[in-house]
Order: sequence, then C-alpha cells, then structure tokens
Amino acid sequence: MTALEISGLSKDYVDAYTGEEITAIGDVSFTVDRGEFVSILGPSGCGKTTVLNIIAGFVKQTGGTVKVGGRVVDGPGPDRGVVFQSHALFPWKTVLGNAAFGLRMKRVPPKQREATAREYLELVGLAGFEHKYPHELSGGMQQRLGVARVLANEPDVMLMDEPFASIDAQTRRKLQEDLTRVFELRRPTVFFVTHDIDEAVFLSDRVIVLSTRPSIVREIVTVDLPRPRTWRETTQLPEFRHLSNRITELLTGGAEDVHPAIDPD
Ligand SMILES: Nc1ncnc2c1ncn2[C@@H]1O[C@H](COP(=O)(O)OP(=O)(O)OP(=O)(O)O)[C@@H](O)[C@H]1O
Repeated sequence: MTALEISGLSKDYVDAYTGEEITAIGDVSFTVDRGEFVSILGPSGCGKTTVLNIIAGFVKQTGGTVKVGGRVVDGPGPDRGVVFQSHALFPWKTVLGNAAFGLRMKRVPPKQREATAREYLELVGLAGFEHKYPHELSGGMQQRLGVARVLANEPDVMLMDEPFASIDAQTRRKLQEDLTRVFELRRPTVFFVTHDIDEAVFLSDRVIVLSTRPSIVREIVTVDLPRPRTWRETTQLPEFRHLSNRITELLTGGAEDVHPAIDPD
C-alpha cells in the first residue's frame, strides 16, 4: 500500500537578495510504500530538504502534488512527523514530557500517553532518563529523543532531515544501527534526507538519487540487503559496496547525463 505519493513536484524560489528566480526542483515523482525506508540523495542544493519540507507542509510547491495516505497535503499535520538535524526539543519539558508531547496534542489520556511515551523511550535506549531535561542529555541522546517523540505519535510518514549529521562519527554509527533495529521492529514509513551514501545504503530499502538543480529523479536504487543490519556485517557484503559504488557513480556524473545540452540542430 502506498503511504506517500509525489507526482510532478516542482519548486521555484525567488532569491531574496538578487530577486532572481531559481528552479530548485524540476520535476520529481516517486512513491513510498507503507513500512518502507526510502532515502533521498543528490548533489548539494538539488532540493532534498525542499522535497522534505513540501511533504511536511512547511513549504508550498510550485507544481505537482503530494499525497499522504491518499490525502493531498496542503499544510503541516499529525499524519507526518519530522525529526530535524537540530533536535528541536522543548528545553522546559522533561524527556518524558517531550516524548509525550504529540500525544497530548492529540488528546490521548494522560495514563495512555505516558505508557506509550515510555515504550518508545525504551525502544530508543532512553529508559531511566524520563525525568531528565534535554540539556542533561548528550547530542546523540537528544537525537534519540527526537526519534522517540516522532515514533510515539505513530505518524503515517516519518520525515528525517539529516538527523545524525551533527553527531560524532562513532555515535552516528550506533544511532544508525539502533534506527535500523527500531525500524525492523515497528516498520514505520520513513523518508530520509542524507548526504552520506553509505548511510543511505545501510538504512534503506530504496534510495532516490536526484540530479543537479533543477532536479529530476536520476535513478531509484533498490537495496536488497538482508536485515537485521549491522555495520560490521553489512559493509562486508559485496552487494553493499556495489550499491554504494553505483550511487557514487550516479552522483559524480559517471553515468549518462540527465540534462543533455539542447542539440543546436
Ligand atoms: N527559502 C529559500 N529561498 C530561496 N532559495 C532557497 C530557499 N530554500 C532553498 N533555496 C534554494 O533552493 C535550492 C535547494 O535547496 P535545498 O536546501 O532544498 O537543497 P538540498 O539538496 O537539501 O541542499 P544541501 O544538500 O546543501 O543540504 C538551493 O539552491 C537553495 O539555495
């Protein structure tokens, strides 16, 4: 079943300083199935975050449609949950209060929301930290809380914008493994923006590779690697290296040009 459907998406921006119009997204279409993990990769400035912001309903597209669960998106809504690169937590709320926040907004009764929030905190490895405040947590733990907070809401689609980019390399590896474990247990639908090819291959069922601006879908690469995945085992699989090399080739222009110059004849 399709959870997310993007058809003919385009986005023009007007540069605030020069007044010049730029087309960030040319024409992008793809779907994400329920319970599928899909990442999007592309050269810097090709519009990955813009695609996510349009799906989230934070930014209005110039053309095309976005449907979540068959409904057309025309603003933010509880059917979509966003994990940002910066943790975007409420500093005045405890870990438990942060994790339960969305459920409170949905008017879930207190006992039930606490139980659900605790369940997801445990799932991301934050059991025992319920009564701490965000500033008492490390960056990695704050990001785990960001993930738990969105998961607790059980959105139709979980949107993640480079959630581990500002975390040190070793912690990042651990968070990526934990995310695959949580994904395998709960099977949320995930749309994940990243710059990191290995991260995209390691986490995903499919990877959407965009071209340079104005972006179009260059290729959608299926990642048929066994789960559960660990960095140690998964990266040793020849198929992992093959997929990673294929995507590198697509991003560095080794493959056929998707924006060929107009033939002068
Ligand atoms: N609010 C805005 N106003 C004007 N231009 C914008 C705005 N937001 C993004 N852009 C431009 O649109 C293009 C796409 O930006 P976006 O951040 O979506 O790309 P990205 O692929 O996520 O980039 P990166 O890989 O560098 O994070 C860029 O050229 C950017 O400068």
